[in-house]
Amino acid sequence: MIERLQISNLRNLTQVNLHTAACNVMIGANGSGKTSLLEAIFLLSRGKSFRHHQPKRYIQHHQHTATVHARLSDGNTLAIQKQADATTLLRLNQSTVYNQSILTEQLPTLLIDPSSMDMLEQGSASRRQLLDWLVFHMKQGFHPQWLAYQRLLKQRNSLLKKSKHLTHVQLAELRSWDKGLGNHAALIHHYRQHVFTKWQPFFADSIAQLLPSYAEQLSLSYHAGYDTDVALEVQLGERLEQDLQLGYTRIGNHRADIHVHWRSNDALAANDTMPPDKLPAGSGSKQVVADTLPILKEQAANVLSRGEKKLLITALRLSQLSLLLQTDATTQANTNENERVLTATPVVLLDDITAELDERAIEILLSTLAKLPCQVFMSSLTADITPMVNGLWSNPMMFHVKQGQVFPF
Ligand SMILES: Nc1ncnc2c1ncn2[C@@H]1O[C@H](COP(=O)(O)OP(=O)(O)OP(=O)(O)O)[C@@H](O)[C@H]1O
Repeated sequence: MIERLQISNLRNLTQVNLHTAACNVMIGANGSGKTSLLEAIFLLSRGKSFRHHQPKRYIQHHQHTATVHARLSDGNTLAIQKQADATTLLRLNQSTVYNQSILTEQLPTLLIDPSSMDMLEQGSASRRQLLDWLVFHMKQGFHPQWLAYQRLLKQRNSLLKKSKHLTHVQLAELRSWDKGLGNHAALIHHYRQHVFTKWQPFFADSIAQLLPSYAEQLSLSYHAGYDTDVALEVQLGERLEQDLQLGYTRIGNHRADIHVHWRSNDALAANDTMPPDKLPAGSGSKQVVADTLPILKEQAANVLSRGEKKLLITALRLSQLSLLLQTDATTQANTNENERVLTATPVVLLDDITAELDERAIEILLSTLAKLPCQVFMSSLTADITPMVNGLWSNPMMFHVKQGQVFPF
């Protein structure tokens, strides 16, 4: 848990120095710096911002570096300094470290950002990251495999991009990379699938709480990014010509995805909710259709309303946290699945939830978080949320954020 947080020159936060508690509420007007404060914690944990990839966007104007420093309750200190050219300096207990994953492990950070609709609707990258966050924190062996896979993939893609016809030497090199990719792929898929299977019931629980009318109707599926019945190495060899034409590697773990599906409860229910223009052609009266209509299946994003999508995104994140925290440490230690035992307290960042979720959803979310051994930082435009927070946490800290300065409330 973060006990003390220091931020320098990150957006409008010139110098911030805070003592923090298990629950921290940042209250302030638009543009006061609330999200920047959450961004700082995320940056320390993940080495990147959730808003912009380029450091020059979040380093304070006219400054060369942005720094975030935290002292944790276990005595460890973590620091990150970002320069405008993206050079990163990382420190753990005054020693320089060269791997962001060391800080990530010390400070697991989960952003619950209901407005991030792109997670459901755009490319697969953010959904893959969602799954990989969980896999990273649950499987010790995942990250090294993933790094090695990324390295080989980068080499392969740069060769594919360079030339449409390979020399014998290049072909031999590519074959050896494909072998390596195949070995890493099998393990990465194994870790992802194992974690995914554990995640599903937690997701179902969160849906039952946050979107009860969709309980039993929403489900997750995992796609490996390639046909896992055949070794990736073999498939890469078979489709080399196509990859050469494309100039990149089309299949593999880097194309993995998770989908959220919606299905009708039964044909009759589906019939009742379907507008007439969506009924199958020639279906005649509703009764006739009820007998013949198949169970409907769709991507959830095509069915849910905007507000429901926010609840779904919240359920995805919350269920990950519940799984991570409720996985019994002894079970983990006793299994042979290369499990990582979570030693640090996860930090949950809630950005402007009062603007995004209705009161019932906020209450479910906060009461679930208050029962979990995690630390919470949340931002809000108004102090309306304070009675609920005071009822759920003992001694929460309220801060007033004003023009980049943070004061105890
Ligand atoms: N690189 C930068 N240097 C200095 N200030 C910046 C930089 N980038 C953004 N800002 C300013 O930082 C301020 C804080 O923004 P932030 O998004 O943290 O506010 P917020 O309190 O979360 O607002 P809202 O409630 O509207 O979401 C904004 O006024 C913005 O103009």
